[in-house]
Amino acid sequence: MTNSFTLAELGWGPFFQQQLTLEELEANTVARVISHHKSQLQLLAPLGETALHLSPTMPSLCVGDWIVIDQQGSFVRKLERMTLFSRKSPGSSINIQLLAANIDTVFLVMSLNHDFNLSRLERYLTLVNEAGAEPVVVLTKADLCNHTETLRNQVQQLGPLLNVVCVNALDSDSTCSLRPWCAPGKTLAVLGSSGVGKSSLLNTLLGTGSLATARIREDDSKGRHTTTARSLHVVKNIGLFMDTPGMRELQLSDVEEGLAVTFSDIDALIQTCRFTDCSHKNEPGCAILKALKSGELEERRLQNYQKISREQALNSASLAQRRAKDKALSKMYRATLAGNMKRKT
Ligand SMILES: Nc1nc2c(ncn2[C@@H]2O[C@H](COP(=O)(O)OP(=O)(O)OP(=O)(O)O)[C@@H](O)[C@H]2O)c(=O)[nH]1
Ligand SMILES: [Zn+2]
Repeated sequence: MTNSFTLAELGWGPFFQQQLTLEELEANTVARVISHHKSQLQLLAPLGETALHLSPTMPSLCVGDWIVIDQQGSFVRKLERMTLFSRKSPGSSINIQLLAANIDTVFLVMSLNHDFNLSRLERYLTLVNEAGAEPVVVLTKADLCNHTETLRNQVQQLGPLLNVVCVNALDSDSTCSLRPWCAPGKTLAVLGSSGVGKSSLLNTLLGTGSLATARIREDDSKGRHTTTARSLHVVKNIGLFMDTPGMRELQLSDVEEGLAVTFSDIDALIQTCRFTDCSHKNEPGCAILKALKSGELEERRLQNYQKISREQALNSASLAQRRAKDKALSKMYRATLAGNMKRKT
């Protein structure tokens, strides 16, 4: 091992500390999950890296989790998460898949040229707000754009408190403005479409090669890649970086909270419509129609809100439906099995 880290450098803080009793602290130690393999977790603690074999009695864990382990290195318990990214498992499974825990900040990267799209950004914001992490919108390729301020203002319209930063991802002076979110102990993830400059940004911020070096740990001794799964990397003096392959697809389900935060302006307007079941089409006293007319609310934003709401309702309903169907099916299996057993006796 070439590096050792303090608990604080690994992301430890009061939120986790207060979950432990003094007795627990004396008898045990804590560690952070840095990668998740088929049968084991890789953990990082101030004393170094260890593996923990998964057992069926353990709760579901994911990269970024903090766990308590005893002196023998056995699992004791999982600590409550500060933030959590999860999604419906790919395919038709009814399971919720945990993606990454305890990410503090997500850089939502969008370029100021061809990729610029406010509705897509709202989808990303919904995802990040649902997880409880802090979004920072990073608009790249500022050096190639001659109306940066106009586009920046359009993004700022999505939320007065939203962090919006324009950068040239290839220039370290320019990316300085992102430093406040890259401090030791801060866990960072980067999301955005292909080609927008995510890798360039990380290389500029973290120092060229740091990530490449970190990724080598995922190779076996023969230099073969053993995993392409999500993993957490500590970069000395800079912070923690969550590598998140597979988190790019934007299928939204169970994101009610994220929607409410991202579209809090629309939520607030709906509360003031005269009728509680207002469809915002032609009712008198409709606050949404009034805001559209006055220009306070943009038609595009409303339509995107309605689209994401429909999608989330549909996905969540089908998820609930599948859960119910699965339950009914296993009940039927059990009944059939019990019937067969009876006949045999
Ligand atoms: N001029 C300029 N070029 C940039 C900027 N950011 C990225 N690029 C260039 O855009 C191209 C794509 O950048 P990448 O960093 O590979 O993009 P990415 O988001 O990591 O792409 P994927 O790996 O496909 O997800 C590269 O040629 C970069 O040099 C920027 O701010 N300004
Ligand atoms: Zn209305």
